[in-house]
Amino acid sequence: MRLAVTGREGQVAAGLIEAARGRNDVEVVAVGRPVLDLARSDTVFPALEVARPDIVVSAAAYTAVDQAEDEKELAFAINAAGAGKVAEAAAKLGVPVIHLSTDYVFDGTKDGAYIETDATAPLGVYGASKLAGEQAVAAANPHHLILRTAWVYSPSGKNFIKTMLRLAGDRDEITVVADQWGNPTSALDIADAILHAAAKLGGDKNFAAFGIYHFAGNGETNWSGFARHILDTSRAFGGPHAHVRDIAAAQYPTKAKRPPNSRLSSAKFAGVFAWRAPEWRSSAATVVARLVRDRRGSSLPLRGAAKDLLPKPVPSDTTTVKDSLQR
Ligand SMILES: NC(=O)C1=CN([C@@H]2O[C@H](COP(=O)(O)OP(=O)(O)OC[C@H]3O[C@@H](n4cnc5c(N)ncnc54)[C@H](OP(=O)(O)O)[C@@H]3O)[C@@H](O)[C@H]2O)C=CC1
Ligand SMILES: Cc1cn([C@H]2C[C@H](O)[C@@H](COP(=O)(O)OP(=O)(O)O[C@H]3O[C@@H](C)C(=O)[C@@H](O)[C@H]3O)O2)c(=O)[nH]c1=O
Ligand SMILES: [Mg+2]
Repeated sequence: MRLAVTGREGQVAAGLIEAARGRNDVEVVAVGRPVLDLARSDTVFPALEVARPDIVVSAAAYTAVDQAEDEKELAFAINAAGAGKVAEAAAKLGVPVIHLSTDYVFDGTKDGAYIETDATAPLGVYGASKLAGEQAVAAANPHHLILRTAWVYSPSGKNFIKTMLRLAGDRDEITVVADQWGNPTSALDIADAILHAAAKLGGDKNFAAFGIYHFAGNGETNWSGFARHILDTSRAFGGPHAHVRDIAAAQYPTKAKRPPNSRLSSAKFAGVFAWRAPEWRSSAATVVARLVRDRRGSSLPLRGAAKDLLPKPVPSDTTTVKDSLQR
């Protein structure tokens, strides 16, 4: 099975490439700028056609949440029109599209975790452009999975974990908002879920459960709790640490408003695909440990206490650490 993923260096694209490495049943081809430029719609079909995919993964997006407030037209060109073009190209090629979307399509006023049928009401341009993208994808290709995920981090790219490690390198205290709740999600876990869902789509010609799904890290926290876990893990691995002080979002003014609660229920995905994300703390610890080790040089052994924070390896060499977490 061959997957073509849009965006070359994105967190999810890089996660897919890593997840497919060493597997002979799946190949991932990343297609990005300048060959495929979502802001230049005429580039999309030719770039995907030459990749000859069995499934298209639409992961590229304009993801700068605050900057989007000043670049509304560009954000919509990429996230709405561009996403629609990707889905349309997949339809022309006769293949399904797996499109990534976001928790920021919600306004965060719900008490519990959001389910797929809950009303959307984005607070900012980024969320609005992603919502328009969902609609464009659904209109262009009936064979779509729209995966809404959240708070994505990975060993590469820009993300909250890397920001916290950088800030902790030059400060003793970091103030972080404690009144926005969500589900931190590893791009590597998203990649595993996509490969699993893609195998099901590819293997079941009668698959009919196309539509919107939520898929995010298991468990919930707020940005401050996420920061604290990141820095405690970092310290355990000999990396930078800082004290995290809780603040309210009102004390951290940003151009774009963020939802106070964008927790996603991943129950529908678990039911249809028999697949759940690992607990967020364990996936986040894995990524923090990798980043800290990369900074210090990978030859350094892990310290005893730090080893206990990581998911336990399983004895069989044919089973991965992540497999052990699925059980
Ligand atoms: N990051 C997050 O916290 C979350 C992300 N999502 C969604 O998940 C998906 C993947 O996100 P993530 O991997 O974090 O994204 P990243 O921000 O890590 O990467 C974005 C990718 O999009 C590509 N891209 C941007 N503009 C264009 C363009 N005009 N043409 C072609 N490619 C372009 C970038 O290309 P280049 O490599 O050339 O820079 C990059 O590869 C996105 O759809 C995002 O909206 C959902 C929830 C949370
Ligand atoms: C850096 C920093 C951020 N914050 C706050 C600001 C904000 O409310 C929250 C998160 O900030 P960030 O800008 O890192 O995250 P943000 O860009 O809002 O992340 C979002 O990205 C898009 C692409 C998505 O789809 C979302 O799911 C979500 O992951 O943390 C602090 O309180 N202190 C800090 O030092
Ligand atoms: Mg950001």
